[in-house]
Amino acid sequence: MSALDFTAMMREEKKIAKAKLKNASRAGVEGEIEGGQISSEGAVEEGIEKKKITDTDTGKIEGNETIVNSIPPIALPTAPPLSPPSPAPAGLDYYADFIDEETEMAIASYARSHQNWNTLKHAKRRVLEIPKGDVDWGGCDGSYIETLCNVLISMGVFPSKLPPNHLLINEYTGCQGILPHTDGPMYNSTTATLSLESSTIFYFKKRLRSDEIGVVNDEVIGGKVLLKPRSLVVFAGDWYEKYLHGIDEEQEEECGLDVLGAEEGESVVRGHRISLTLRHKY
Ligand SMILES: O=C(O)CCC(=O)C(=O)O
Ligand SMILES: [Fe+2]
Repeated sequence: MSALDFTAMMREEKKIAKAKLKNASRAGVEGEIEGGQISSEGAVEEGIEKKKITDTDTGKIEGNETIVNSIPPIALPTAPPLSPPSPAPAGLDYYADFIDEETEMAIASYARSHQNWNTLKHAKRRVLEIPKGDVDWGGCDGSYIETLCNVLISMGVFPSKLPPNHLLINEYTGCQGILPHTDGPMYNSTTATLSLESSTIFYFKKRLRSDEIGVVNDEVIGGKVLLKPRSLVVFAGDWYEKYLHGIDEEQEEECGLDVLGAEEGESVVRGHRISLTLRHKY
């Protein structure tokens, strides 16, 4: 797979992008969480110039012309992903350093710029749901999200006929996690999650059939991935349908050999983490 189509286009705009991203980075650092609200300094100036891109290399972008703002420097990965070895099912892929630090700060700033975060009754983390909608990805420089979606389509993660049209942003502080769950049938069975700012360990557990409950050990972990800042994890197929996924409530964890993307013995200390999950909602 070639990175040429995207990177050549991105390089031309790199200088302008750097200036804009510097502003975004500054705003992101200043974006304080105060009184349960996230301040809105994080808004990044909207990328106005639009360019048409084609992907003759992969042929994955089809039909109507695909337009992306030329500012966000998100490129196709040049290295293959890490995946659990066979006999684990295919469909779980991990890309370390999927975006660079400037883009990370700009996307975190985009997330912080939204006012309508929700707290949950049953969990401490905060969530923000953004359907693609009429104003793409809620405005506030949603062009980063649009570019990310186009890259994911070019990678073949999402088919162009079922593109990502739903963004869920989770914000975790301290040891917060997420109980084992499945994302369910409301979405096509592919999930792509970008992690920002802090690391966490994401695990998969076999989903039990009703006749297995109480009979089969439901604690057996089917896979673990170290989600580092700026990484992308994609899971689909059996990983979506036959496994639950979750994040334990731990302040500090040590990685064993079984954690994809980690060195053995690597220690993971939780900090403030933002994750952006893209899916196709039916
Ligand atoms: O934060 C993450 O990495 C996972 C989030 C998740 O699984 C969800 O919101 O359904
Ligand atoms: Fe999930």
